Amino acid sequence: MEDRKANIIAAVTILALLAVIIAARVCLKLSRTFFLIAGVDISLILAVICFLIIRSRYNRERKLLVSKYVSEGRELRIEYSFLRKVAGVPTKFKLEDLEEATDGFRSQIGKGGSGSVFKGVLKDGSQVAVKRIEGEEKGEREFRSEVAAIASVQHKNLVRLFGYSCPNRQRFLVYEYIPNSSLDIWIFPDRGNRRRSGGGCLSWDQRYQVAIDVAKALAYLHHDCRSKILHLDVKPENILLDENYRAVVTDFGLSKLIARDESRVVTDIRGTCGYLAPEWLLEHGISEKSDVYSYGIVLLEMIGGRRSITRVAVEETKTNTTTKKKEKKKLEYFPRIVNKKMRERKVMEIVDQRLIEDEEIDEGQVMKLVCVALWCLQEKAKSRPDMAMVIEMIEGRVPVNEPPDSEVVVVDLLAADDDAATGVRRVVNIPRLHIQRERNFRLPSICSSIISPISPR
Ligand SMILES: Nc1ncnc2c1ncn2[C@@H]1O[C@H](COP(=O)(O)OP(=O)(O)OP(=O)(O)O)[C@@H](O)[C@H]1O
Repeated sequence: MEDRKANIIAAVTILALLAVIIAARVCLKLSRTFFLIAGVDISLILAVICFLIIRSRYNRERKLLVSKYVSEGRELRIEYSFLRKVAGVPTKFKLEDLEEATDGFRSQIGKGGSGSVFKGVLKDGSQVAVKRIEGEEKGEREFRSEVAAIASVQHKNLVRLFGYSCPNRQRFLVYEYIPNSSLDIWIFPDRGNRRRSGGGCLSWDQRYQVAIDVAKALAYLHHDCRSKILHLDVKPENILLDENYRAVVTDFGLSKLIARDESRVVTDIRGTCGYLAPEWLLEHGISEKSDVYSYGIVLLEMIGGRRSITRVAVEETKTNTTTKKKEKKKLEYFPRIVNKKMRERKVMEIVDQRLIEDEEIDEGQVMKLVCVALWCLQEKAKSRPDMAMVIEMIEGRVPVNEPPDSEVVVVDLLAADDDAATGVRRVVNIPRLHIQRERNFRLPSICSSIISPISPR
């Protein structure tokens, strides 16, 4: 626009100068004054023409330079984002970037206890899942160190954290997008009680592979990182499935870093009802074996296609003057049923019925997974295998012995809560004081049904 204006002014100026020469020629004939005026005019015309030439050259060069810088800048940005990804350095995103990527947080793909998850696409084309953390009051320093811990882990069965954002008091985590959602909707017929669309029934082979993938992810966190990383929230909702139905463990929101030489730590209760190891409640301190316990529960849930704790209806008939039928609900603890069936050599009865109807399942494999799961569920953390051993057992390099009858299984007290019998209620940072077992500790009546021998007696 500027260029056009300047060109028009220059053309008008030249025309005006030419008009002056012509007018001078008519009025002054070939006098000295005419030659003087014509000389000045011609010099001015030449000056304007020179100005136009120099200006257009300058503009052309400037345009070339700008486009060169733009393309170099774009390349640099792409290179930089590539290097960041390779190095695993989390990017700090601006809120506007995330708003643009998620189209104003429009496409929600999930909601968990700690926030909502939205699908988005970054400027470089990568698909992401943006988790908006809600309700958790975390300081920026604490949030950043958590981000750094997550970003430092690199394993194909662990979700990658691309970056984070903490504008004002809001907190966002930006993960790689995993297309097939979480395991719960692929193993529980009711889609994990979340009324979510999608999902289906994972085949036996796929479940077996998921069991190996999750074991590898946990083994890496426990044994192969600089500090031991305890996940502390292993459950089907935190196991995502990629395009090939391979497992990717996510949600490190509750994870804890402990030094390699530290065997146990005492911390506030965190995790999800139904997946908490007994030591959370027995003041023994927790360790990587607490993840092993949760993994054992997930294994059984995958085999059976049902939650570890379910509330089932039982009919009770009361005879007073009239016969009344009353429906009562009781808690059913799947590991106890599994243990009983295994001792009776009827393991196929615990396998997800949908699988039995559809395919031939190797009983040896079922027996192996059940035994591994029951080893992981041993009440004493010391008796449980570590995750490296679990991989050896599942992949068949180490024989799996029949696990001993665990004397007592403590299903977390919180899971006995009416609403929590689905096993999806998350508990975060409950001070241990609330459940401290004192010398004269008496179990509330509800707990007598949940602190009970695993084997039928
Ligand atoms: N990286 C991802 N790619 C694709 N979908 C995801 C991703 N992360 C989470 N989701 C979806 O969002 C849902 C909720 O995720 P979130 O981690 O908040 O859930 P949660 O584990 O159930 O919650 P909680 O925080 O209570 O443990 C998941 O179950 C999954 O369907």
